[in-house]
Amino acid sequence: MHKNWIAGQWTGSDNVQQNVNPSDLSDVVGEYVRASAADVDMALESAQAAWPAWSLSTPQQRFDALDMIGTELLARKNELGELLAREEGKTLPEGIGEVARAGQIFKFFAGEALRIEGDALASVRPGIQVEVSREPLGVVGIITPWNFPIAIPAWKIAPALAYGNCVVFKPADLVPGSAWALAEIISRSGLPAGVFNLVMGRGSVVGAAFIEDPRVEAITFTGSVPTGRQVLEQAAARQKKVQLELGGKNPLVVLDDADLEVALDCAIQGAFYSTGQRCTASSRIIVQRGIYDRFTSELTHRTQALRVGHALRSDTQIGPVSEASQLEQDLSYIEIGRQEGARLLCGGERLQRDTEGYYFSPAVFADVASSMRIAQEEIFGPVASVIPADDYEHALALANDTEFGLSSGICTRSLKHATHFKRSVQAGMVMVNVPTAGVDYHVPFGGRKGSSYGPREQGRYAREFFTIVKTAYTAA
Ligand SMILES: NC(=O)C1=CN([C@@H]2O[C@H](COP(=O)(O)OP(=O)(O)OC[C@H]3O[C@@H](n4cnc5c(N)ncnc54)[C@H](OP(=O)(O)O)[C@@H]3O)[C@@H](O)[C@H]2O)C=CC1
Ligand SMILES: O=C(O)CCC(=O)C(=O)O
Repeated sequence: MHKNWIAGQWTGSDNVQQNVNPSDLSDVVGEYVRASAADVDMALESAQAAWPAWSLSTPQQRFDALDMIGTELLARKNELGELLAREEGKTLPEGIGEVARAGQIFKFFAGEALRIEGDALASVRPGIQVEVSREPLGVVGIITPWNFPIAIPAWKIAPALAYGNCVVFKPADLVPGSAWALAEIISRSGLPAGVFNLVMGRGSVVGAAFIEDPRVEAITFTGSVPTGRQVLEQAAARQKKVQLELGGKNPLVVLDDADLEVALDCAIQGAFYSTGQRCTASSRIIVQRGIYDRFTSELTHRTQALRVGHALRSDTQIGPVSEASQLEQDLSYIEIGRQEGARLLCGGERLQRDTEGYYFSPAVFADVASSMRIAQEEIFGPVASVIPADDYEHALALANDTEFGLSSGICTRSLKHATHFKRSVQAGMVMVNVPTAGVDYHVPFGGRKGSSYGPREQGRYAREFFTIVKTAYTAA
């Protein structure tokens, strides 16, 4: 049985959940305890007690711990990648890639711990020196979703620790295995007891318990729009710092002058890889009319050829959907799209395989209007909506016709249109002839409009959320 890590101890309870493989429902990955409100209280108590000393820890201490965690993740990427693929349904190469990314993130923030800097300025008044420095916040609450079970925890936990904060971490209830494995590595990294705490359990119990607690200074959350908004309201009412990463309805624009091979590759990778379960997925593909018929026909052909199967099989390209309710959601949007009058070119069906799992064929809808629900609401599955555009200006207007603004992309050979699109699209990230999903680990990640709230994650921009600025005036 896998326990929670609280106050430097593995802590159990009788409340246990089974972690089940979505590729094979008869395969139980493991049993994981669920924390109670009393466990959360203990985690907060220990984090608060550990913080004064940890806030004064040296950059070398933080570097050593984070570097060791990164080294072990990289060394064990195959084993942990398999665990991740088994519990979440990503393919094995995707699982291994995600663990490696988590390792690189820890290494990056190990280096950042050595680079915490400030400013020294002359005052406008004579004989006074001004210093601007960055300090840790205190105890940070971290809540993560199921679709990146180790990379998202890594890109929140690593900067939190690098900048001298203590952590209470609640992973998604659906996929506690990778989070537990990460916590187990962290438990051996030399961090003092209480600096890092793992509290697996239901969001409605565990997450809710620490959002309102005065011992938590800041909350960083990735997940759905409704939960994120609720977290924001509760935390902001208590003047906590909040960072949200929510959904996306990311446009990929394909202009007539695009390289067709590049555009198809971007569309297939962006819309369907990781089973479309990425907030950066290209769920809206906006195609200029001159290339529309060729593009949709070739996209359909290639989508039908994708091999959907058990995440651990070497020939699988698209793993299963992560859980029953997500599969229901995907199927219901296929029905909604049909009723709205979009043309289903392929896919959208539950599939049977050798093992019982949540298999679903990637779907392409054509002739989608921007006002349709399938073009506006995040489905979070392998469902692409192709929307026709008259010209570049129309395509740009369609790209921006959404409440979201996370990622975006354009496939074109025109420097003029690529440059204009980079400047004009209302999104936090923009890709030119590159898929909208699959980002680097050392640069800022985040969106605009309904997709995000608060400072950016990742890269050195992460310090904006995980530190607070102090201005000191000293008379010489
Ligand atoms: N933008 C993104 O990156 C993601 C978007 N999604 C979207 O969200 C949908 C549902 O996914 P799901 O994982 O259920 O998303 P949720 O927003 O429900 O869950 C995200 C995290 O928040 C926790 N949580 C749930 N309720 C509360 C609460 N009241 N207070 C504090 N924390 C809470 C969850 O815990 P628990 O696991 O126990 O429910 C989980 O750890 C998907 O279909 C997709 O549309 C999902 C994942 C990522
Ligand atoms: O596309 C990526 O690399 C990251 C996606 C992501 O963070 C998410 O889906 O939550």
